[in-house]
Amino acid sequence: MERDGFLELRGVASRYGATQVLTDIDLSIAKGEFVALLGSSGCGKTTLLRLLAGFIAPSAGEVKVRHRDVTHLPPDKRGMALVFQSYALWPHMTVAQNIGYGLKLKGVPRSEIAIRVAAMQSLLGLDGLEARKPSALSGGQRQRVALGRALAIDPEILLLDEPLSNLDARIRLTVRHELRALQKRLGITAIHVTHDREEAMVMADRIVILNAGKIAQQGTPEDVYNRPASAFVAAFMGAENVLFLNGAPQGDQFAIAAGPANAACSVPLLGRALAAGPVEARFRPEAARLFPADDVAVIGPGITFRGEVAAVSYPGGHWRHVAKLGDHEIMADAERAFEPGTPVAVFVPAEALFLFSSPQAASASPISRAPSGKVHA
Ligand SMILES: Nc1ncnc2c1ncn2[C@@H]1O[C@H](COP(=O)(O)OP(=O)(O)OP(=O)(O)O)[C@@H](O)[C@H]1O
Repeated sequence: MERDGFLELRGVASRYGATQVLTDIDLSIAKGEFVALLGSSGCGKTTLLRLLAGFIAPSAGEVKVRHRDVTHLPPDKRGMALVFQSYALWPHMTVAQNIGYGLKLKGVPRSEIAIRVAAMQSLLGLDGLEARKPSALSGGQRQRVALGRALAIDPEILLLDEPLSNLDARIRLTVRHELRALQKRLGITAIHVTHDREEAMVMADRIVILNAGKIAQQGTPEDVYNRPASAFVAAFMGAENVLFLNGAPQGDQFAIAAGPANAACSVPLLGRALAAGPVEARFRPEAARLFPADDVAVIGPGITFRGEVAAVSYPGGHWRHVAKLGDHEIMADAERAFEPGTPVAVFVPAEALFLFSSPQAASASPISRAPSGKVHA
């Protein structure tokens, strides 16, 4: 795999009129890599994809493929194919005509189109459907026709704009794996826009998380899930429980001060740049362990909060509890149900406790207070 220099974006910015949509996008994508662009609605994912495809020009920066500047090349000269969320199939054309459409535009001879279309149909499991119109296909089949049309022109780079979002949940799971397997088999470079975290996690080699038009973090699925670089990324990756604590670095540890719901404790710093003072602490409900208040099992480093169950529900597989810790509510899962009102301890292991020094932490009301400004280790 060419590690870098295959598809490069340098200092890319984009705006619609006075609205800045993308700022300072630097990305280097290797040949054969599957990159997911992940972010919430309106963060600029589609704009970035359209810019790569050549449908819009950046207001600053450059796009290069194999060191060649393609920033101002038209879409059909970039060796890229785009698959839309809506599939954008021609309703009056058959499956075969839709798949062959791009080849026909390129002036490829009919006999060659027929061979290529047949190859795409069998690659995508569409044999026998060539004479059907899109209206006589299932959502999953339509999606595959759209993919076939994109792949038929033999692009070096496949751009996918939420192509699975119109599929029902079960088919989506299958198509995710089919698409990923196909991309690997063809060795094609893919950039996949999605707002679905799990989809990005299971499909991509690398996830690029966008927040308000900027790259918030990029890394392997494991990196962004287990080592979020900011409170935003932690929250976006499911660490929705938030508490504000006080503490200070001490050697290779971060000493957390005692507060109304927790005793003083220490967690490894793990190279994190944390300043003394308030920190935003985030963790996932499934990472926390709930115990009866008088029967806490502390397994390794971490923090234990004391509180009481406010509500319990069963989403499947485990019981989800809302626990009240002082003035704050968090969610924590357990294998058994604790009745509302039960005093409980919530243990969060150190590796699942994401800490950030942030302006919000400084202005929020902390659950953990150093009584005399002093931090207890
Ligand atoms: N043609 C346009 N003119 C003006 N503003 C636009 C235009 N297209 C998009 N925008 C704005 O640019 C921002 C980014 O839009 P974009 O479609 O890239 O977001 P997105 O992350 O793909 O969102 P979604 O997940 O909802 O599709 C949004 O605030 C949107 O309203």
